[in-house]
Amino acid sequence: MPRRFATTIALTLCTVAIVLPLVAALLIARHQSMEEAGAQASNIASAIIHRTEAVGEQSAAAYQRLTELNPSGTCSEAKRAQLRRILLDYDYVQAAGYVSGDRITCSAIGPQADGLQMGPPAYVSPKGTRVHFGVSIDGSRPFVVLSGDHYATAVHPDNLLVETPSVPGLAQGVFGRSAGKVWARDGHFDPAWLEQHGKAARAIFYDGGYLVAIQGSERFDVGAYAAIPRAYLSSRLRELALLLLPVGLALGAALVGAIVMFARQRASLPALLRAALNRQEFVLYYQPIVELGSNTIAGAEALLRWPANKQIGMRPALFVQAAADCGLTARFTEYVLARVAIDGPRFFSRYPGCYISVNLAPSDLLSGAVVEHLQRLLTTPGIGVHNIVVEVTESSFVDPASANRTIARIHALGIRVAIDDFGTGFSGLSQLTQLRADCLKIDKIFVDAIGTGSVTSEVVLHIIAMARSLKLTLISEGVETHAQAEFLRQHGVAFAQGWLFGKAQPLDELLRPAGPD
Ligand SMILES: Nc1nc2c(ncn2[C@@H]2O[C@@H]3COP(=O)(O)O[C@H]4[C@@H](O)[C@H](n5cnc6c(=O)[nH]c(N)nc65)O[C@@H]4COP(=O)(O)O[C@H]3[C@H]2O)c(=O)[nH]1
Repeated sequence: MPRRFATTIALTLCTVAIVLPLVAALLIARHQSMEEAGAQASNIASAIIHRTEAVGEQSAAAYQRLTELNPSGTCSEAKRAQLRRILLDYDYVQAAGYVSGDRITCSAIGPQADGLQMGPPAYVSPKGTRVHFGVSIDGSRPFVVLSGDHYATAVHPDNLLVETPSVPGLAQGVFGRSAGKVWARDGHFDPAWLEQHGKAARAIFYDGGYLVAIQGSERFDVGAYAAIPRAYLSSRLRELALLLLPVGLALGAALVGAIVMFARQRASLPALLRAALNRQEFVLYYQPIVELGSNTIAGAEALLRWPANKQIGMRPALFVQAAADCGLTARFTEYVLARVAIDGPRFFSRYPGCYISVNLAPSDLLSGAVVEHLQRLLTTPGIGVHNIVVEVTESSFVDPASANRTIARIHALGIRVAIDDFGTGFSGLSQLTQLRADCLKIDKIFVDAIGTGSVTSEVVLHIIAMARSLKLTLISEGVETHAQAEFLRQHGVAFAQGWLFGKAQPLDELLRPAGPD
């Protein structure tokens, strides 16, 4: 990867790593503040409804007591004393009196000279209770009066509301649900709240700079609203953001640290790989390849491992690619073949007639230098031409002429060539006919699809048919289940490797005699 491109990617990732946690912190703070405010508004609306129901119950009880009195006669002191006694029992009922027509003629406070005008009721309940608003009994505060044919009780609207010092600017109110009229309110009110949500049993919505919760009573035809102003929401958002932003910043800093560390390691990767090669830190693991018919080992694929590479933890595909990116492939291939020269004689004395397959990179086929290293490998006592297979990927054939030239030289040594990862690159099946290979390895993605009924699962049958017509030996990769192995066996695939038979392992493990199952 070019240096400038890598730097751009690292810088972009750092920006994202800083911005993303901060944005996430702000979004979480916003969500949290809305959730909290919604719960708070709902609780307040519920508290108002509880209070209103308590007031309603007391009014009804006081009214019931009034009906036990005789409404006829003058407004005597004895009558007023009876009214006062009743009021003493009910905290939320402020006045009680006798009614004639639309007037209160006698109340606990005193005789109403020519009767106190209640005005027309704003609302009449289904049971016939009339509700009058703004009635001034003692010449001061307007009351809500509930009247029947002979009696009336009065409560002050403030009794219906609750004290909420913890939410500055809170607006609250009680309203008749059928009539849509507000009985008592404090602070801002928008009639649209009731028009749109007044009949709902519960609602929470944001409107006109307020987060509004509506709660209906299950016992009376009333509802309550509590509206929390935007200013309060913003201050809570600020508080939460101040708590969460440092966490976001810390997370962002940690991510940037990790990216910088990773980028540094990547930047120094060529030097690291060279040093590791010089120190011979790379080892070969061997993954068994079995003959499906007899279930016996037919060979093993040599796969590079870098055990000392704990701090970067790079997988083989990555460091092999990194080595290719910094032009170290030829040295790696030479290294692998030198290792096979050491391991091979032990392997073949344990598994005579078997083979070791070695991965070649595309550039190996282009340069052709690998042919000399293979030639040298064949001079090792105990290693014959039939003991070595080289695996080349289809991406090696971007320049088919050069690739085929090198393959022809490898063939001339007597070494077989297998095409690896077939079907994962860009070449079509037709191109396969032009490659002079002996074996074809079916990639794991096609093996994974076996038995899934997917479109890919069909491809494996085409690959098998085509390989057969081209007389290529088939080796299946990535076999993990008995069902896959059985399917491949039934369709004539001769060889397979995969975790079902064994993972890539150190040579010593592969040479260890098999214990009892
Ligand atoms: N999930 C699963 N995986 C399975 C199973 N059976 C095998 N594998 C893994 O599949 C990969 C097969 O190797 P590859 O296709 O040649 O792909 C290789 C090859 O392209 C490259 N590589 C490894 N060693 C060398 C080498 O010495 N030279 C070159 N040029 N490339 C190498 O690195 C790639 C990855 O190697 P590994 O990580 O060793 O991963 C190996 C192997 O461990 C299975 O049943 N399930």
